[in-house]
Amino acid sequence: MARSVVVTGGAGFIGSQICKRLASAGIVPVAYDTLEKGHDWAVRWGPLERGDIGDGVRLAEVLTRHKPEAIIHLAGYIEVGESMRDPERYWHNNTTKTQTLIETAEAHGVERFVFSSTCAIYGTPRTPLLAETHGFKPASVYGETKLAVEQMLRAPQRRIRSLALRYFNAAGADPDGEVGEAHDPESHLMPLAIDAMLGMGQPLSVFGDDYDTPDGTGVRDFVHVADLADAHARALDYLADGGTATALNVGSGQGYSVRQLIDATARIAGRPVPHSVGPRRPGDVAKLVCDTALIQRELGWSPTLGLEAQIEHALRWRRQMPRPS
Ligand SMILES: NC(=O)c1ccc[n+]([C@@H]2O[C@H](COP(=O)([O-])OP(=O)(O)OC[C@H]3O[C@@H](n4cnc5c(N)ncnc54)[C@H](O)[C@@H]3O)[C@@H](O)[C@H]2O)c1
Ligand SMILES: O=c1ccn([C@@H]2O[C@H](COP(=O)(O)OP(=O)(O)O[C@H]3O[C@H](CO)[C@H](O)[C@H](O)[C@H]3O)[C@@H](O)[C@H]2O)c(=O)[nH]1
Repeated sequence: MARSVVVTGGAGFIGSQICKRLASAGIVPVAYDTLEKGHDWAVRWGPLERGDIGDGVRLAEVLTRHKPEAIIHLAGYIEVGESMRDPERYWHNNTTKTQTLIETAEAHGVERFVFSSTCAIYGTPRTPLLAETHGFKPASVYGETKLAVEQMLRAPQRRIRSLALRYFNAAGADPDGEVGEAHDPESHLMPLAIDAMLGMGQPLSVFGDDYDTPDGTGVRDFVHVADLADAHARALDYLADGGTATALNVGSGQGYSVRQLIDATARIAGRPVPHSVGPRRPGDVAKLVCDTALIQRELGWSPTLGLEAQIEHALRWRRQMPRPS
């Protein structure tokens, strides 16, 4: 039987890129997704199994049919701002339903589990770069829901072996232009800046310019979605080879401010990004930049595509991506 891996959230931005990466390694990626936020057109490299991670019966059916060697779990809600306005939805979808997924996976003998965690679990950094050993004090409900899942996975009774990948800000699009970010509504900085520049969206609102950063706007660490996908392929091998780390950061190690991103987008596209400064967004922190030493050591992973390639790929994608009419 062919090797297979279930990718929850496999019809989403990052999940679809992971499916492509797994297929290139000869693994059948089974996308398990409600399609509430994802798209059937993004499932191109393996079967789509429509279902909710909170539905144990449907999950059991899919695990019995495909007998995956591992699960990569991305399904969830992803917006920091929304999690502050509607915390219960986030706790339910991201944490409660993940418990069903983990228990069903264990009951079906799945041995390995890679979880999409986030640098949002650290809270306000006490050091310039965030290492895995930094303490946890999430500034948002979104971050809290992810931290709770990490703790669930590390509980002593767990049989499944897991690795949490704490992504910084996923950016860019498939370098071949086959899939990319298509959230509706979009909330992320890079696609919103590009849409504003293309005249396909509202002028960008900069969420605060009074942070304690060099230009006053928030600083983030952008990691190309194809590099991120590659980290997951390595994580599967790492777990299969007996790797013992339980959580690794995935970022570039470089911080860029909102203003720097606006300027870089305008420079690359040759057109200005219409924008204005608005209030801070609840749940945001000033600066999140990754210490990449541990993932380099454990997975031999380092980023290959920087900010310029991220903007170029995202720009090409947003010019031609399917949009609701
Ligand atoms: N985008 C980032 O910068 C970033 C950073 C850190 C962590 N993450 C995490 O990575 C994961 C994927 O993010 P993304 O940007 O690809 O988001 P996305 O919204 O594009 O993909 C998430 C997918 O999960 C599906 N989904 C949601 N709830 C589900 C459920 N209960 N059952 C089945 N499917 C469900 C959605 O339909 C969607 O296709 C998320 O867990 C997110 O928290 C993302
Ligand atoms: O219209 C906007 C959107 C964003 N920003 C700013 O741009 C930066 C990045 O914001 P995003 O919404 O693009 O990304 P977040 O850092 O809030 O969150 C993303 O990365 C996190 C990790 O940092 C998460 O895990 C989360 O899932 C993912 O959405 C922040 O300073 C934010 O305030 C704006 O100024 N205007």
